[in-house]
Amino acid sequence: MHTPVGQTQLVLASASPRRRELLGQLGLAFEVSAADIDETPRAGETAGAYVLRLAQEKARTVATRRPGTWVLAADTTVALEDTLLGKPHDAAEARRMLGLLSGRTHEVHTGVALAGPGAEHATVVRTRVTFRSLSPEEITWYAATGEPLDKAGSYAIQGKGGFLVASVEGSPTNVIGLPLGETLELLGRAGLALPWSAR
Ligand SMILES: Cc1cn([C@H]2C[C@H](O)[C@@H](COP(=O)(O)OP(=O)(O)OP(=O)(O)O)O2)c(=O)[nH]c1=O
Repeated sequence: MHTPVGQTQLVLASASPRRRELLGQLGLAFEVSAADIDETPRAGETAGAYVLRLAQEKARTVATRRPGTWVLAADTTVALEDTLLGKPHDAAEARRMLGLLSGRTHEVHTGVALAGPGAEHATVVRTRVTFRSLSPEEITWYAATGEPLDKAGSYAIQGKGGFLVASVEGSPTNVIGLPLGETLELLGRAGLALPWSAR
């Protein structure tokens, strides 16, 4: 049986304006309540295990505050082989990450978790992104725009950083922080009405 999202209450556990915008594009009713958790990776943790753990922790943290609702959370990280690239602390770290990514293919991993009354659903989505070979001037200019600072891997494919990217294999919305197709699948598994079935 499907329950319309507007009646059940869906909560997005995120401070990310990108996630809010992506979920909002689907026309679903939801509230936002951010979870503040420790995002330190564990020794030897793979990118997939890391983003899944963080997405689940964010969803569970908010679910305890909001019993009776479904809570959606996500976490995104960039993996260059075994190296995880999170958000840079400053422009110098952004330049270093962009230099590592230049001319190579990396994977963007997003964990998505949906915690609700007596049940939990989760998935990890991977997108392969290949960067152009970047000149030092391009890297310095882009890092100084400030755009990399709150982005995993120091770039935003949806913004000025689009010029860095040569090709994308997989879900584009996954790179921006919320893979829409897979998120809809989780909402469907939870029995929540999808946009085309809601009245
Ligand atoms: C690679 C890439 C990342 N990003 C963003 C998506 C995520 O918001 C961010 C990774 O940080 P996250 O820690 O996944 O999320 P967040 O701290 O922004 O938000 P919250 O935990 O409250 O949900 O990087 C882009 O917007 N574009 C890109 O091309």
